[in-house]
Amino acid sequence: MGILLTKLWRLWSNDQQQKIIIIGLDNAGKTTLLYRLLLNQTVPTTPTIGSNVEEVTYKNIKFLMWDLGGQDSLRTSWSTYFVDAKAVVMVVDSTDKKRLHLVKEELQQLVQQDSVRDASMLVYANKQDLAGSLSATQISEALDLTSLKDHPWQIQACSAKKGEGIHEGLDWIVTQLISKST
Ligand SMILES: Nc1nc2c(ncn2[C@@H]2O[C@H](COP(=O)(O)OP(=O)(O)OP(=O)(O)O)[C@@H](O)[C@H]2O)c(=O)[nH]1
Ligand SMILES: [Mg+2]
Repeated sequence: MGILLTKLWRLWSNDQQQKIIIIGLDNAGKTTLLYRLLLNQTVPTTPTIGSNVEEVTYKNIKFLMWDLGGQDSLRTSWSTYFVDAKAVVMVVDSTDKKRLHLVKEELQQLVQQDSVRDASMLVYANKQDLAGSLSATQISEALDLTSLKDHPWQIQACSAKKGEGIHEGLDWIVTQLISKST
């Protein structure tokens, strides 16, 4: 068997869940994204206080997905969830231009955390279905993603509401898991 297939097979036959943390400012669309992945539908949401956690199976890999509340007062507790995370997913409301500097600050704090040293970073430029949303390239520039040297990162345009672009982001995480598995 080729080495890639061997690694994929190990991931498939691994009963251990792959932990993913979903963060981002309040109203970014994290909970919408989680339930889009789990149920393939748009669910009505209310602001998350604490977290939602669900097992999502994608391409035969079991992911344990933690969706954390994004309100200001809840962000300080994000780091308590990071241990053993294989990937951190940052969801950005691409229409929320005024708060992109806050997202950048959160991202800069995040990458300094020791507990996410080995985690891959996926940024979803969400709400692409809305008029006036910034493109993935514009979000990437605003967040200065190219300065992230110590983590593999990727930005993906998506609409959690419409279910567009979501799987492309997860595919990148799967590729990361395959390349890191031994
Ligand atoms: N148009 C549009 N609306 C979206 C999209 N994703 C989420 N929303 C809406 O944005 C609002 C907030 O979504 P949530 O998923 O609750 O946001 P959250 O990031 O979980 O917010 P907190 O739990 O407060 O951190 C809801 O009204 C969603 O329907 C999207 O892709 N497009
Ligand atoms: Mg939420």
